[in-house]
Amino acid sequence: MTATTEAATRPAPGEGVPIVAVRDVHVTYRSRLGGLFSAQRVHAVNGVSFEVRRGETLGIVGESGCGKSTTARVLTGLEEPTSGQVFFRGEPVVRRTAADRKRFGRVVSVVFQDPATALNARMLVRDTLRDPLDVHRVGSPAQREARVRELVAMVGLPASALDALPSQLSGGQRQRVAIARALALEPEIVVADEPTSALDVSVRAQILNLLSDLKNELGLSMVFISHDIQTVRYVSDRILVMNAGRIVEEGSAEHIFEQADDPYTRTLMAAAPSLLHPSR
Ligand SMILES: Nc1ncnc2c1ncn2[C@@H]1O[C@H](COP(=O)(O)OP(=O)(O)OP(=O)(O)O)[C@@H](O)[C@H]1O
Repeated sequence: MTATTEAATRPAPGEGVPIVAVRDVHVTYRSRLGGLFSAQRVHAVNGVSFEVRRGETLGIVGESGCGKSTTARVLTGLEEPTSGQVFFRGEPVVRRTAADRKRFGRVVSVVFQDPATALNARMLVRDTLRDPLDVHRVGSPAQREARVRELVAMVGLPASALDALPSQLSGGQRQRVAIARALALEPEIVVADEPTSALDVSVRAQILNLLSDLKNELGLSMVFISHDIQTVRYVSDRILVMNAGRIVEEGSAEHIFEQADDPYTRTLMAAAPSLLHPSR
């Protein structure tokens, strides 16, 4: 099949079989407030179901504490749901053993909020990018070195950055390294959890554009999580609005902004007046 015919038969973003489906997931924690022996439970995620489809950016938005990060951790396998299930291409994801988790970790990767804490301060960028390739024994040593160079170029950093420690880079450059690391194993889905919140306002748009460009170039799906509905609107094809552990609204970015039904969604939008009503 030629590249053109393949592109013609490939489903458009958001169409086709979901890559990952989350079904009726609940996560409860022992409350942090009641002390070590507290019997109080926090229902962080309360019956959440959604799908991530090929080539789309799915935005998850809601106020702090609504369960966004917990949902992301379930999606990436960092957290097991208390009940409910995650499916990969229709098959239940089993993550009982380290090998299961390693296999699923190649499919879904994650970019965290703060690259200063997400990157190992004592590792050179070269070693940070090489680490997942070594762990998964990808190619020969020469191929791994070539991949590391390719990754650093993909995120717009010079080759000289390979010999830097995180502390020698700016916040934006560090987040580029974290993105490169997330792409190292050619994942199908990148989960970006508040990826610009810890950055200077001046570099936020650059990082958002980089993520969107890479998603399009590599044919990835992205789950973009933020408390900021303007940022979510900027990058997302489809948006889930979360409140108190539940999804209260779901739809295209246009639908959410033009015909939101849920009062909570309207409240979130009212807190973003400059984008909604630029003339005000
Ligand atoms: N490990 C934990 N132990 C106890 N409670 C937790 C734990 N992790 C999260 N929670 C609680 O679960 C709820 C949801 O937290 P979560 O971090 O998923 O929300 P969030 O929307 O991502 O918020 P933020 O943007 O502030 O991280 C909150 O009430 C939080 O305090």
